[in-house]
Amino acid sequence: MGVKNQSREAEQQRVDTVILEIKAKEKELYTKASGLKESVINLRKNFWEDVTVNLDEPDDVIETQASIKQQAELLSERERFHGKIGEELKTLKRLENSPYFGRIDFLEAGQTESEPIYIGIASLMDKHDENFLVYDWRAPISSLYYDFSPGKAKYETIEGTICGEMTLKRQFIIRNGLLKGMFDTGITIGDQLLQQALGNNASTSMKSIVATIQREQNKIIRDEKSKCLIVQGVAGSGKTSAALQRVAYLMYRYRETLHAENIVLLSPNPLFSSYVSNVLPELGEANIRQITFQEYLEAKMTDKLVVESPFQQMEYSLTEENDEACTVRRKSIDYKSSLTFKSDLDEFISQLQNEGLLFRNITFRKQVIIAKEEIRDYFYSLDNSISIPNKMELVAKWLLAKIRKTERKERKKDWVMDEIELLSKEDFLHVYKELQKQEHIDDSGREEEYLRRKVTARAFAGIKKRVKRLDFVNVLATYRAFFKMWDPKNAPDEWEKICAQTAVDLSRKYITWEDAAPYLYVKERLIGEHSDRSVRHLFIDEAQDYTPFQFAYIRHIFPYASMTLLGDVNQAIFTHTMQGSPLIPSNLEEGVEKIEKITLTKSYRSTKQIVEFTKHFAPGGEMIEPFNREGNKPELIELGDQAGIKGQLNRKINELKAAGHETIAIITKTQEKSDTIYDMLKEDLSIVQINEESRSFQKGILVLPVYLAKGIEFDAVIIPDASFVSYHLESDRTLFYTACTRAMHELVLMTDGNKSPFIMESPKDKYDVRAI
Ligand SMILES: Nc1ncnc2c1ncn2[C@@H]1O[C@H](COP(=O)(O)OP(=O)(O)OP(=O)(O)O)[C@@H](O)[C@H]1O
Repeated sequence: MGVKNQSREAEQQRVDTVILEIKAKEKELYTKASGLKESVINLRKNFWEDVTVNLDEPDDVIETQASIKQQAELLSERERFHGKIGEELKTLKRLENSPYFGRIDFLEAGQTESEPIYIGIASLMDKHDENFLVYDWRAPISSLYYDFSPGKAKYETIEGTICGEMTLKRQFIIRNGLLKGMFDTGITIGDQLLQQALGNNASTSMKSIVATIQREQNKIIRDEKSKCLIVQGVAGSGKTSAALQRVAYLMYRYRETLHAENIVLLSPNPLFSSYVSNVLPELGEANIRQITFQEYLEAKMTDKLVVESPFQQMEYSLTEENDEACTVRRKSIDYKSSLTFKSDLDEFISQLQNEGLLFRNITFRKQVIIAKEEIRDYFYSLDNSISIPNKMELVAKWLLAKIRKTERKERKKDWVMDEIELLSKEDFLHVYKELQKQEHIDDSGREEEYLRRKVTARAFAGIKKRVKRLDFVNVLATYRAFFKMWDPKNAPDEWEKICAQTAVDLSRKYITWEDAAPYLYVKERLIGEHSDRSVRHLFIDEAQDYTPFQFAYIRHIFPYASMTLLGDVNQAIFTHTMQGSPLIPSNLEEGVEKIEKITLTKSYRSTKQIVEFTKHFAPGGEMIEPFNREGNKPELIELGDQAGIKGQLNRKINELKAAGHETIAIITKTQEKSDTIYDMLKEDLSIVQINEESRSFQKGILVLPVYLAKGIEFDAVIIPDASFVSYHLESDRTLFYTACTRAMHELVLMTDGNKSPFIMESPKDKYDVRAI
């Protein structure tokens, strides 16, 4: 038997031993859990039996309360403990299938024997709880595995740096307790293992990458020092993967203080949210709050406003390229995306301290009871040194007092009697009981008085609630006034046209995407908003698609959160992001200490051939390095005209399917084009169309616009409109690049006689041409 086989056998034996240990632990936990379950059930059943209830004297009441509290605490403690055992069991189940994926032998300086360290998704101790059978991948010592190859190595602990020598680095593939593969690795973490991981078919949900995290990704994952970590990474470089493992790492590192609910991930679309939602549970961690920026803003728009989605904005600018309204809209988008707009708004808001704020009438039964002018005058009579939101609180107090006065007057009116007659039986019964308590049962005058009070209080409840919510401030009209009356310092070209366009939208309560964050910003500056202090860490994926204004707004609402921003300037697809480098708006850097920037240049998703083709039309593409995974060259199918496209699509899809590709995406520039393709193919193929509302997808043939494919990947990608007409403007470049880089194994481009100029930026030997 060779040395290799010997050690393989020894490793399998160790796997077996560890699994036996896991099973023993599981058994122990099952016994504990079933005892606990019974005790929880009994406690629930007999809750009241064990509580001494005596309400005779005040002291007895206090004692009873204490007894109930004690019983409830006991129950919840047991329930919590039961839940914890459930979690531990889940982790053990995962370990039972694959207890670890790596081993390093480390000889610590000053020691004589090297110690083997096995690394897996969670820690496991031996039965005496003395030695680690498996180390969690996030433990300090595990960083050796990701950061070093055999030779001198070191890692950081709270006590300081530990130096030594790594004498062995080994990787395992263990499935269902069987050692399927074992590699001793050199310079980087097992090219072989990574090759295998990347060569698989695309999945409909993202997978964790803990077994093959690369050194540069590990830096992102384990960064603890920076308040703001900015990652610029080329398409497929593992930004999203690193971000999710980073979440798991931070939750492990700060287990006592940082919980899933303190972390928010802003994702580019709902499809992406569900695509990545398996990673953390796979790592044994609870899922964090994942929300799109649009969903976040919509939740804050309490007024009945309709908000345009970023994709509607995108579709608009992609499909109406040449008309005048669109040109004005683009200028409007540019301005409203900028910090110049924010400083103009700030000036406008500070002027509102003196004049110009607009209010709403307060009406009751269709009568104005407090006129907006009266509210305005009261507001402006308040001391000018008080901030606008604080003044609003004072106005609300003043209004509530006035409303209560009106309420008292209203009680005597005839409409109240009419309403009393309409009261339900239950209402009467309730009043009767209340009066009984007050021992005024025979007093019919008191009864009417009580009923009148009740009816008016009910009628005024809504108004009071709205006043407390500061609804009397007309934020929409005030925001509109900026475009009607204000003369901003930095007004862009076509300002009047922009104003007219904005006024039309706002008057129909429609908030365009470019107005959404500015509108909420103004709203919060006027009526105040408690910043979201519960969020301690904010992750923003596809950060390049946020405008400088939106970033400033995010900083405003999460002033205390640390941030991790991940993006790729080459994939900046929104109209506003076409200008300059959008990933890191300079304002974000102001006032934020400890900024760290990391650049990822290696692309893991696509085959070498696809990366070699796409890098030529990515701005700054020379820095993109492919991972060494071989595949076919991208194929360019040149159709004489668009007539043959249906047949070619059918043929190509069948060919790709026959080659074993399970997820084949037809990625178009616009939703409009995606509709056309879907209609064309739906009779012949089982094809699924993805749109803005899609929340998940299954393997198969999909058709979708590029902006919905962000962050996602497919086995094969077909771009059916790779022609000049679709992609020729400079602003199309990033869209085209994003579409092409969704492919893992195969990329097919179809064009009419006139292909996109971006294709021609790639040398001819980087793709195969097939003329039809
Ligand atoms: N270290 C790694 N080990 C295994 N797979 C990896 C690793 N890094 C990246 N990948 C794989 O590469 C693909 C791309 O990763 P990911 O989606 O995180 O990249 P990205 O930079 O966010 O891409 P994009 O910006 O193009 O959306 C995924 O399939 C991911 O699993």
